Amino acid sequence: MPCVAVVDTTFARVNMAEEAIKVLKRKVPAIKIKRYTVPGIKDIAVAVKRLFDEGCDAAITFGWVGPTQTDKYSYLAMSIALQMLQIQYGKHVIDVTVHEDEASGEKLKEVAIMRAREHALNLAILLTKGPEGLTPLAGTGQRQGWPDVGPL
Ligand SMILES: Cc1nc2c(=O)[nH]c(=O)nc-2n(C[C@H](O)[C@H](O)[C@H](O)CO)c1C
Repeated sequence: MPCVAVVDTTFARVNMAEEAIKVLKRKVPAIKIKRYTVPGIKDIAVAVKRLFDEGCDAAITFGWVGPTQTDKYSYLAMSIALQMLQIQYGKHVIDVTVHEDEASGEKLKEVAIMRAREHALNLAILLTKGPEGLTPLAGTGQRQGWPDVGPL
């Protein structure tokens, strides 16, 4: 039974993890979810580490980056920490992040929900089909939250 760490924040303005969990449970019925909610993106990495140490096989994280330069530096710090964790543990951390300046209002909410669902599906495929599970989609210009751009 695969265990997935789901880490999200109270800073976010959309409950993305809830959407992702529905997809994960539908696609991988035997899945075990360990959810951990932290204040903000710079608190995400340690939550992932703790859940990996408790035996989770992969993680999916939901960050929300504010519009200022300081917010973007916070994202960079989180992103580097998540890359280090992936390498250290040899486990996927699917980083689902919404940047508040991507859109606004209802459109931003739609981007967040679609990104959460589509990356949850990516993770479900990696968990159930392994490294070549996404290969049929290689080079097809997939985008999460926005329309796919297609191959060249
Ligand atoms: C500047 C800043 N920007 C963000 C952000 O864009 N998104 C977010 O989720 N959290 C932000 N935070 C809060 C930090 O990530 C963290 O929660 C606090 O510094 C407490 O450790 C901070 C401090």
